[in-house]
Amino acid sequence: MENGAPTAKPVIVAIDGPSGTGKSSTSKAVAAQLGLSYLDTGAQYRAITWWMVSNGIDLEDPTAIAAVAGKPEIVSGTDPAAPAITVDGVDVAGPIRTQEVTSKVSAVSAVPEVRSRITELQRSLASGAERGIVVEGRDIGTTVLPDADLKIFLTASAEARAARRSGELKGADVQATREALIKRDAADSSRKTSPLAKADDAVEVDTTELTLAQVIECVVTLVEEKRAGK
Ligand SMILES: Nc1ncnc2c1ncn2[C@@H]1O[C@H](COP(=O)(O)OP(=O)(O)O)[C@@H](O)[C@H]1O
Ligand SMILES: Nc1ccn([C@@H]2O[C@H](COP(=O)(O)OP(=O)(O)O)[C@@H](O)[C@H]2O)c(=O)n1
Repeated sequence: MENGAPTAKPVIVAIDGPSGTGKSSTSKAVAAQLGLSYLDTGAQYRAITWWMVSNGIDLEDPTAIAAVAGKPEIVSGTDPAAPAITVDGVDVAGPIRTQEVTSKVSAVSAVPEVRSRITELQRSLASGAERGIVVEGRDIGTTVLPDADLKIFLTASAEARAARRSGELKGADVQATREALIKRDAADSSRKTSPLAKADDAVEVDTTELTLAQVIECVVTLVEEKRAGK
C-alpha cells in the first residue's frame, strides 16, 4: 500500500430468495448501515418488463421478447437511501410495481437474452462499487456473482410472505396474494436459465419468526465477521 491508511477491500454481498422474504428491506438497511452500494435486480427485470408492456410486445412469445431485449436502456442507481431506476431516461420506480408488471415479469425474466443483458449490467455495477455492494435477487449467489464474499438465502413461510405483501398493497386479499406469490415462485424456480436457487455456500436465514430488525442485525454481523476474516 502506498503512503496513507490501508483501504478496506470492497465487500460483495449476495442476498437471494423468493418474494416477500425481506430481501429489499434487509439489503437496503445493511448497505446503508455499512456504507455500501445497493442493487435491486428485481427492479431491473421489472423495468424491462414495463418497457415490453408499454411497447406492445407479445409476452407469450419468447422469440419476440428476445428480439427486443437489447433495446431499452436501463439505468439503476445504487444509493440505498434513494434507489432509482430509469428506462430510456424515464423514471419508472412507480410503474414497475403495478399488478400488471408483477404478473408478467416471470415470463420476461425467463428469456435467456433478457438475462444475459441484465446480468452484464449487474456485474458492471458490482465491479464499479468502490466500497462494495449488497445485490439482491434470485440468482446472484449462483450465477451473477458466484465469487461473492457472503451469500445469504432468505426464506419465510408462504403465509408470512403473503401477509407482508398484502399489508404493503393496502389490504389486498391475503389468499389471492399468497396464490400469486406461489405461482411466481414456481415460474422463477423452474425456468431453465439461472432459476431462483440457493447457492451451495449460501447461509440460509428463515425470517418467518424474525423481525426485520433481527434479520438486518444477523446479516450485518455476518458481513462484519467476513470482513474480520472469521
Ligand atoms: N422479518 C420481517 N418481519 C415482518 N415484516 C417484514 C420482515 N421483513 C420484511 N418485512 C416487510 O415485508 C414486506 C416485503 O419485504 P421486502 O423487503 O420487499 O421483501 P422482498 O424484497 O424479499 O420481496 C415489506 O413491507 C417489509 O417491510
Ligand atoms: N435476480 C433476479 C431478480 C428478479 N428476477 C425476476 O424479477 C421478478 C421480480 O423480482 P422482485 O425482487 O422485484 O420481486 P419481489 O420479491 O419484490 O416481489 C421475479 O419474480 C423474477 O421473475 C429474476 O429473475 N432474477
